[in-house]
Amino acid sequence: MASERDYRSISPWTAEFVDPDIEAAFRADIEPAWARATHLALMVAALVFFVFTITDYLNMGASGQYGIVFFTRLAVSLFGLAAAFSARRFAAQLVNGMIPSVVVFTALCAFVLIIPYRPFSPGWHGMSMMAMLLGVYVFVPNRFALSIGMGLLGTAGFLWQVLTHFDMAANFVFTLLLLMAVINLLGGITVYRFNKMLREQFCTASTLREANERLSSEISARQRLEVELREMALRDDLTGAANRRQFFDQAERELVGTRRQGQSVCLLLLDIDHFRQINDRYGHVRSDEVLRTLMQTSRGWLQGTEWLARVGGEEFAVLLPGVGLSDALERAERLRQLLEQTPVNLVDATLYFTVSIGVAEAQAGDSLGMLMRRADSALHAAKQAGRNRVMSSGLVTA
Ligand SMILES: Nc1nc2c(ncn2[C@@H]2O[C@H](COP(=O)(O)OP(=O)(O)OP(=O)(O)O)[C@@H](O)[C@H]2O)c(=O)[nH]1
Repeated sequence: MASERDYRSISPWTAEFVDPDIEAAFRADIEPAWARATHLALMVAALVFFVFTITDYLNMGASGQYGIVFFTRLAVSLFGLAAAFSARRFAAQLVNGMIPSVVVFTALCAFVLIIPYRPFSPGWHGMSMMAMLLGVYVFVPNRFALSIGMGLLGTAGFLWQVLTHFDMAANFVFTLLLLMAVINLLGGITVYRFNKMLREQFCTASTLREANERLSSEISARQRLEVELREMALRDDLTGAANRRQFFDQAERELVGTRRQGQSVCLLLLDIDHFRQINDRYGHVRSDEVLRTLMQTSRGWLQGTEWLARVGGEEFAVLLPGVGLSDALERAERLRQLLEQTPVNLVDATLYFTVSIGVAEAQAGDSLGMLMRRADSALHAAKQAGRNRVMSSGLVTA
């Protein structure tokens, strides 16, 4: 993407962008509106050019010469109409000035060539030529160099024709020359200013657009960062499990929602047995692998939308919505067995660990805190009973 300084580089000679890429971007930008406007302009021009067959007829009558003039005008008008209808299809040739220039050039040639056949005075021809020059500057509006080139070429052709076919006094020739020069000058200045203004507007719009794009990409980056930060605030770094904060936030809502639907809810509190000894033996850092292994293994055991949270150093919790106590005990037992059989692979050793699990079923009116307390006392009971087992109030399964 070009910088703001490049955008400002408009050639003083052509009133176009010095950088060809920016000029191309500008033309692409104006293309749709340009195609619509040129379609209309070329149609109007073709009809206007043809309408003058009426004045030709009134002045020439149905002569052979009129026939030449009529068919020349007809051919140019049809060509103009064809160009008008192809304008949208060939939009690129339209904005680079090719299509309007060819049409205008054809009309100018035809106009200059039929001068000898039209029985008007040089002054009358001069007026018509002024109208033609207006057309040049109106119909090739986005390329200053093309407009001025066409205008000067047409003027030269016109002067050559009138000087060849008419005998004019020097003062009349001088006046005609001056008029042609003035109209070319005015047309040229208008097109130059118009071209420059269009490109300056494009600069402003592009600068604004880029600033907007920068702003929206900054906003999206911030939003992404916010999401990441929120996630980080709710996740446990070590295991990737939900952390205590998220557990209390979400489990409370799930508990209320499930109970409102009249379904049972159970809570599992799971604690690694003798983790202090594991730490003492393998070191804190290597023992972290036990926590990760626990998380990975439990992931495969979770069902549906269930999720596991790390609620303490070596303590995890799972809420089981829609699950009654006996099913919860069965599932907890399955998890205990799974973890017991899962090796923890360290670089230089493999170890096994066990967990104790306390299970509690939510009673009517239970808050999450109350449910946690009951699960915790079941867990405590499991530890007291020798660890590596699942317990609920008064129930032991292993
Ligand atoms: N490696 C590691 N250890 C942790 C982490 N968080 C807590 N611990 C350790 O977990 C151990 C918990 O010890 P205790 O509460 O005495 O429990 P325990 O040794 O597992 O014994 P029981 O729970 O009674 O079976 C302590 O040694 C803590 O340092 C952790 O993130 N990583």
